Amino acid sequence: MRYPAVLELNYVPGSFTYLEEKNTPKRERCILKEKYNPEQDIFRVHSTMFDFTSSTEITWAVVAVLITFVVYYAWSLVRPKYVGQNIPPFPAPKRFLTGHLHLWVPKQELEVVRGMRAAAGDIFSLDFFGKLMVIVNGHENVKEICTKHWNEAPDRPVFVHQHVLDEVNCGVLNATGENWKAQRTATISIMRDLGMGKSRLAERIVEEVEVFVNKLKSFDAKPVDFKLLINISVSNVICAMIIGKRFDHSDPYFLKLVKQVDIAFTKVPTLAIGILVQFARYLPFDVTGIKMWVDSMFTFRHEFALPYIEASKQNSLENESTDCYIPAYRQKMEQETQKHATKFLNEKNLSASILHLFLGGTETTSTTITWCVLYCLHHPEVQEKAFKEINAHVGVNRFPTIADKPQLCYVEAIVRETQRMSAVSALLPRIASKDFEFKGYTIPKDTIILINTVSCLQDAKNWGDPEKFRPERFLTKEGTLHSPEEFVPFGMGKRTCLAENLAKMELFLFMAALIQNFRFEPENPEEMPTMKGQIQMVHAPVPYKVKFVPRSLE
Ligand code: HEM
Repeated sequence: MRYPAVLELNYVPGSFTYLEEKNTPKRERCILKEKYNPEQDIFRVHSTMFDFTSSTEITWAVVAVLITFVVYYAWSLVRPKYVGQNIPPFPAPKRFLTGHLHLWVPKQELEVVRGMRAAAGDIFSLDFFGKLMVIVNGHENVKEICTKHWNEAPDRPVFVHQHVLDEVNCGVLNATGENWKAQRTATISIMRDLGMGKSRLAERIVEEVEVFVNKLKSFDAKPVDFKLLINISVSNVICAMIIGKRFDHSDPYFLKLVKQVDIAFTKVPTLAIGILVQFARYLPFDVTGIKMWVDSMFTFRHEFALPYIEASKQNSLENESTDCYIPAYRQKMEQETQKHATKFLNEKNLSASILHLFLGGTETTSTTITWCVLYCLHHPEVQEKAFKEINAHVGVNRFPTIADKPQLCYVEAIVRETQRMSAVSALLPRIASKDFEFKGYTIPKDTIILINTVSCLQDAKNWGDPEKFRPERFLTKEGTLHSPEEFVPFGMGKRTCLAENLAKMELFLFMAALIQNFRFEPENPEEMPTMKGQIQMVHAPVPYKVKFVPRSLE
């Protein structure tokens, strides 16, 4: 039973101690509202009394306790755990609960980071719903976090899709600890055996380049957005590596697959949402794009990775050639079993790694090529100089090969300058595995760390005129190639790109063939496409059209 009542108590100001109760014993009272009357020095208490024998009241009491626990638990999840610690400074005041989310979404992350760095210095903090993110800028700091502090922040944080797809600690990109070591060692070893960085794989790339160039010729110099075409071509290079076959450019199955990988990149929610605001996946109507993003990866797994693993399993390993990733990985699984070693190599990791090789190997490469054509479009003199170099050393009657690379230094310098300017993999995420000290600050365990490679690739103190597209900066006086230490498009430390050699080969072969075969011209010379980028999973140019005018017509 409940007895509404008003109690009058004497009250000592400042102490909140009730001296006297006129009506009921204190233990039966639940205070709802209190008001102090200074004139009478009386504290009026509106209270409710419970009869604790009533089952309804017991239910309510239990509900109240449960609600208290839920609220406390929710608060403990979002409450800033860094308070009182010597963390790097905030660049701006944070808002209640959402922290700095309003500064990050939906603006351009790279510009936001640049502005914040100017306000708060090279190492600064951001708060998202009470969770801490520290952004590290400047070559020396980046180098230190990737090498000296490797043990304290070795892994990438868990993205929302890994929970949904049940892929936490799976596949070479997302694995952690010993599992990551096993996946990385196996994948590098297989790729080496397949000829990564060597002529065998280079020949397959040249075959793909040839198909791509002929496809572009078929447009008869009409303006074209070639992003999908280049995606198909570089996806075919990865397919050759993973399943040992390529697909026709018009194959509907393959087109769907390429589209899924494209969605996985272009529809990616901002890093902050993907990592820090994981509850966003429960919001209705897919407001953040997370559901579409996760769906694309699910489709890829079920329509490509799993069926090809199943198909490979139909063959016994003795009969199957291991000249592609899936059977070669299965063979390593078998070796682990025979050695009774810890079973890190398994089908779940294999399926995830297939997706990661596609994710890591397609959009990064194709986006760099779209940037490179865009820069050349804005700099016709660079195109001409490169064409002359190719004409002098290779001619126009055969495609450039990897053996021509030492003679085509200017072409390679264009590729490097593109990678420097475009910073395709701009922000590299890590998570602190323990509390550690970094440059006089405390980085608490579980802090998300964003490594800003743009700050290495484009700092004026390292490059002088970083905003200028100037391939010559990668050439010595003698015309040979050199790379400053700050040139880190593939990352730094133990977690760097595991296919750097393959990527370099692809970029060189595609660009050399494009410059050899075409002059790039704008759709409308009065209105050149913007060189501003947009950050998705990678930093990509805004879609644009270009005319590929065959040099053979000149
Ligand atoms: C222009 C092309 C490419 C660029 C700019 C690029 C850049 C990068 C960067 C910056 C990282 C992360 C480093 C870090 O977190 O510290 C990375 C990791 C990775 N890349 Fe690449 N990459 C390219 C091509 C490729 C290709 C062709 C493949 C596969 C065939 C690939 C597969 C991977 C994988 C699997 C990882 C994760 C490695 C690990 O966590 O151990 N990438 N890449």
